[in-house]
Amino acid sequence: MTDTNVEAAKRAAGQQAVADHFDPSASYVGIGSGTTIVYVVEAIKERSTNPAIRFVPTGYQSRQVIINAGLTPVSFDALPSGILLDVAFDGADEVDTELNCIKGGGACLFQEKLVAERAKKFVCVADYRKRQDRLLTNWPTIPIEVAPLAQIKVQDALRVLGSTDPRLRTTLLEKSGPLKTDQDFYIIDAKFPTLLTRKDVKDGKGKGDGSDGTWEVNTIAKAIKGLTGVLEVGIFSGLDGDAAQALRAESGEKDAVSGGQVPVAVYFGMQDGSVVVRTKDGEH
Ligand SMILES: O=C[C@H](O)[C@H](O)[C@H](O)COP(=O)(O)O
Repeated sequence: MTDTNVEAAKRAAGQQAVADHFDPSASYVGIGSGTTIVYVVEAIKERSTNPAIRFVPTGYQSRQVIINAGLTPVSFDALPSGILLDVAFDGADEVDTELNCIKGGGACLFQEKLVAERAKKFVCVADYRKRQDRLLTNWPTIPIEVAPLAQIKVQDALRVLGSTDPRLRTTLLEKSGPLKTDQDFYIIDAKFPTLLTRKDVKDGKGKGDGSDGTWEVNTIAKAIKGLTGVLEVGIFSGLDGDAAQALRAESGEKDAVSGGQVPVAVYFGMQDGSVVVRTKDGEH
């Protein structure tokens, strides 16, 4: 499989996700980070001539993609209180059958989570390599954004939780030192065994609380997020879904369907040119 096929798969997924979820009369649209989101913006650009739409970026690269497409960015912290985004699109590094995602492969996760939770609908777009039954199947590590001062302390705590090799991410030119996020924080990539879904725990495949060496997605996300020094963890799961739903209820949104960090749909571009759509009801 060549890179050209992977790029074609990303483009096909982006086109279909936008056709299904982008409304040209929207007011606010969230735009995530990475290489796949570029195709989402391309598809939006093909459809929208509405200059009133404001696009909310999730970091520096995302903002550049919006500007380069001739669209208008608005910063997350400039959004009026109580306003929800009509939809947020983003990429993912891996997705499980319960639609939990790993994100942060490109060092963006904190702003992505803010934007996803603020959207009525969060939609993910990815290629076939990201389509798995469980997290940490093909993607090797959980990206975690930490305060530089707490780096070593957090690495130690991750080892206690069972991570075999929590590594500080460096720049491509390793001699330049640690990679810095948009918040000027560090990223630790923590290796853990493949994560269980909620269903796996119900089916007795493991306790999922770390006591037998197995972790369920939401449980490990909560454990890592609870470490002092951690800004955010690159697991998008049901963790804050209740809070997000409460925010939507407060704003009187009737059509709110997102579970917060968990996408309502994930579009996977496949090797044969087709697109598989995964929702909580299965795949089609
Ligand atoms: O840090 C980066 C973001 O979470 C990306 O959305 C994720 O890594 C997927 O990126 P790509 O579309 O390049 O595979």
